[in-house]
Amino acid sequence: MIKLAGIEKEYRGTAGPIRALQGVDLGVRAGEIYGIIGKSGAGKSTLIRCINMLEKPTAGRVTVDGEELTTLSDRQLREVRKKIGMIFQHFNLISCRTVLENVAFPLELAGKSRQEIAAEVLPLLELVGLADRRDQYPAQLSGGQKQRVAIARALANKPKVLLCDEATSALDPQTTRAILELLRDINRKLQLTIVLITHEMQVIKEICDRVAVIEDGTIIEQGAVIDLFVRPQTATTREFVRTIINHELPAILTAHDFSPLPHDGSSLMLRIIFLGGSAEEPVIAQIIRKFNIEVNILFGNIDTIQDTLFGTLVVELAGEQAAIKSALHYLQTHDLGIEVIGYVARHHRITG
Ligand SMILES: Nc1ncnc2c1ncn2[C@@H]1O[C@H](COP(=O)(O)OP(=O)(O)OP(=O)(O)O)[C@@H](O)[C@H]1O
Repeated sequence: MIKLAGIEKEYRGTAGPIRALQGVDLGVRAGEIYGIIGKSGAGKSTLIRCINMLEKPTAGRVTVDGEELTTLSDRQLREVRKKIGMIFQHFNLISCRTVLENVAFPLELAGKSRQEIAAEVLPLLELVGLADRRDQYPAQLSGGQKQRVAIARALANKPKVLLCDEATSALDPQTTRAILELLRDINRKLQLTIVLITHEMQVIKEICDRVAVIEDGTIIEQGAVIDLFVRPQTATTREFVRTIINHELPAILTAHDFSPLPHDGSSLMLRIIFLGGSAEEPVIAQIIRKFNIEVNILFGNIDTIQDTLFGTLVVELAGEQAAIKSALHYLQTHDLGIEVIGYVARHHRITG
């Protein structure tokens, strides 16, 4: 649905050019919710604004729904932009217009009749749960309600794509959750493709199907949300994941000297990542029974990412070296993420 190829964006700064985007390639599939996460100044706003050409890339191609926007005239762009709705952190409502009039605004610009507008706006207000507020003004609404109006307005032209520029950053956690649920709901009901930018991993975790991590104007990692949580590849991604799921070992565990190889009487520290169905398999009980080893659970964490169960366990396997090796092999043949932390000498045994 959306393809960005070789996107470069350079701003003219007072101290020289600023390369806000450097060779960004990105593909968003129809009907998915795609998140772009990055720290402040990473280039998120610039990137999302390149998708509807509010910001014109210095180089590269932007294609949306088969149309290459980078080749269009300003007039053609205005037309195409109707198919790309956008919402913002600060809602950008028109304060002297009621809820209904705000949502009607794009339809008025499109030259629709009063009857057509009434017929289209009311279902939109129903969709976002604001039918009873139609005659109120933005100043009379909460932040969450204002964002609902902005969403209804963004949907007025029946777009295929909705761009969300930090849409929940000004909202409290509970309202954030409600707005994210609404976005998920309209994504499913209307088969709307959604691209959002955020600096909060919680937003990615709650509703995104896939995610890209941006740093210094470059995409440093991208993939399915679940993969990013389970196997973050870069320090920045690990930092984002850590705000939600603690992958780090508690300090008491890292105080030990770990060896990559077994030695006499050493025990083995492992991190096991359970995902989906594998979280329900009693593998720990199985390895104790099968290999006659001791398993000490040192650290555990369980969560869900959208509907997928996701757990981390740090365990220590103790016993005969051959039995530990067999147990490790057994775990590695299951559908689990296994990370060998290292072997620790018996007199240093974590739980001994
Ligand atoms: N209009 C502009 N003129 C000059 N430099 C700009 C302009 N807009 C953005 N920049 C610079 O480009 C870089 C990327 O900015 P951008 O706003 O895209 O990042 P961001 O990830 O959205 O940050 P934030 O989360 O703080 O909004 C920054 O160094 C910023 O200072």
